[in-house]
Amino acid sequence: MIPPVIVTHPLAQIHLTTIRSTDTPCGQFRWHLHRLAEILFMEATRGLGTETVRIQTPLTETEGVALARPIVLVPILRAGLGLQEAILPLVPEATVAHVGIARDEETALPVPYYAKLPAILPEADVFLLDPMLATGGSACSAVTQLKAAGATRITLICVVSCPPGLQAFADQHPDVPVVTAAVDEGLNERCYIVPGLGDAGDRCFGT
Ligand SMILES: O=P(O)(O)OC[C@H]1O[C@H](OP(=O)(O)OP(=O)(O)O)[C@H](O)[C@@H]1O
Ligand SMILES: O=c1cc[nH]c(=O)[nH]1
Ligand SMILES: [Mg+2]
Repeated sequence: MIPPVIVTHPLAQIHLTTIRSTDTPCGQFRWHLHRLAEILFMEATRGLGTETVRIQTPLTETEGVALARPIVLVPILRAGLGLQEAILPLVPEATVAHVGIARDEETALPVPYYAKLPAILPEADVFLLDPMLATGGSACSAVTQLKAAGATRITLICVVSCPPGLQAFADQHPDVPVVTAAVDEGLNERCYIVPGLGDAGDRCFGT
């Protein structure tokens, strides 16, 4: 299994601590989740392909860099929207594709219910966004959909992961790197991450 990239930057860990706490209300949860998403995205894009471009400054001509490929952000609805809202301003020209997946509350199996994928997936750098990698079922299902639509360069960004989710994801998609702020202990009997942060969608959107 390719080990996940664990973002240990102190600011990332401080934001993570805040969103884990039950003392953090919805508005604050969202604000700190957004700051953490920015840091995770900076790490996930460290090796992003660029190309040299020539530009004219007010003083002279010089070389700069531009993206080599288009970027596609793919939030898994609904909790992934909490990451996308923060990341899109960093790459305002990115395309946003939506994948809707909800876990069945009884079985914890992923139930896909929506997908709107752009034609540029094959040539794009694709970032799949979801705060939680629990059993890994939702992320696996999303990546399977993205690959079927032609995506070849996919990175998963998740805030909290755990060993069973990482293992299941690596088993199905060993070519997809994972960037995360934490690898937690494991899952409880309802397949929630422990210690985790609870239901990310509910905490982010106040439901
Ligand atoms: O790794 P898994 O076991 O699949 O669990 C993780 C998934 O569960 C949560 O979504 P949820 O089904 O609660 O949907 P929501 O975002 O609409 O709340 C979370 O946002 C992930 O998508
Ligand atoms: O811990 C978990 C597991 C699945 N989904 C969540 O939002 N949290
Ligand atoms: Mg949820």
